[in-house]
Amino acid sequence: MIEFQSVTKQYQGGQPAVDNLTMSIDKGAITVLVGPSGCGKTTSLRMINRMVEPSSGTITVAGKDVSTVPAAQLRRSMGYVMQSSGLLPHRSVLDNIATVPRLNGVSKADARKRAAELLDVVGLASVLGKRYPSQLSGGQQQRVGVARALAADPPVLLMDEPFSAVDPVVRDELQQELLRLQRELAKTIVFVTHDIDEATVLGDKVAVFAVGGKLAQYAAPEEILRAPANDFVASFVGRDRGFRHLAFDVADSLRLHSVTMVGQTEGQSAGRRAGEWALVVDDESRPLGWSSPRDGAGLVPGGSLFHKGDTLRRALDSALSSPSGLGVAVDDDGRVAGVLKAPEVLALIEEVRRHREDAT
Ligand SMILES: Nc1ncnc2c1ncn2[C@@H]1O[C@H](COP(=O)(O)OP(=O)(O)OP(=O)(O)O)[C@@H](O)[C@H]1O
Repeated sequence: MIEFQSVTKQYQGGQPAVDNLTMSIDKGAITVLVGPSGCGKTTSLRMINRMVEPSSGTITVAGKDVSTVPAAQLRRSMGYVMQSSGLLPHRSVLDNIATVPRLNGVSKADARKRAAELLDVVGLASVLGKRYPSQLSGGQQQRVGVARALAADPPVLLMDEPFSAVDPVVRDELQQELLRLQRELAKTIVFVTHDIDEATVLGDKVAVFAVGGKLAQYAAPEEILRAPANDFVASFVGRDRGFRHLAFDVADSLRLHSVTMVGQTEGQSAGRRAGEWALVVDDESRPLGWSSPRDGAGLVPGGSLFHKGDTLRRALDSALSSPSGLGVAVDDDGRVAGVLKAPEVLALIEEVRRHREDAT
């Protein structure tokens, strides 16, 4: 869909920012460009819509050399989302989203109607449409930025560190929201980040850039974590890469155990064995926290929750982050389905590893 053929960019008087880049970006997939600061990710992204012109080489989109398309037209045909949402401060949220359709000649009424639909698509309440960007939170502004990029229904979305200015919880939400949107919209998305975790969560394929604008590895995220192409990639993906890799294996075959549950007011329930942690639940059996065997009355905050279909990484995290050492599994309604134990998660990890070894 998007092809870089021997593309080099050298800004005046500098080393190449992008050095002889050849890569092919798949249609309808998320391709993440990741690497340390200054390695040419943004420059590569911006050459796609001609915000930056290559010094040499060719970029084609759907077979067409972008240098033959007028820059303004090209930019309107691709959504662009950046780190600071880039919204126009003196225009309402709806008018910000309607900007590109208006430039493309869509009537004001139609553009606003579509903008209102898009607010819903990105998970924002319709009342926010009348506000100005400064009256929104950072996460809401980024959602508006995504809505604006989608407004002209472009086949290509370019996203430059769009979630890096928001806190980790909102960031996680925005990532999940983008994956959900992408399942429906199947755009060709090129996404820049310096965060390897974000890259592995979002990318169908990940391109790791090294300083000097060289492509160090281009592969599916599992492969980059499992088999880094060289020392640079290995050090960039970090010491936690074994742990991150667990995010690619589903933990459905784990056995869930029963656990003693107590209501919030019961504290030290009868029937609870001495020295045993008990899970404190609400009236609907949703977990609230743990009751310690030492001072049974207090509520100890719980760890992360494990849902059916979650990965080994989440399974292990739920057990390791739990004060009782027992990971809490919940069903689709958030009710306790049972608990899991770290040694059993580790045993399953080992089993998956052996299975993979046998298969290769
Ligand atoms: N307009 C410019 N003029 C001169 N040099 C530039 C310009 N833009 C970028 N560079 C240089 O090109 C190199 C690559 O920059 P680029 O912004 O593409 O990197 P990046 O990987 O996106 O970095 P970051 O993660 O810090 O945003 C850097 O050395 C940068 O200083």
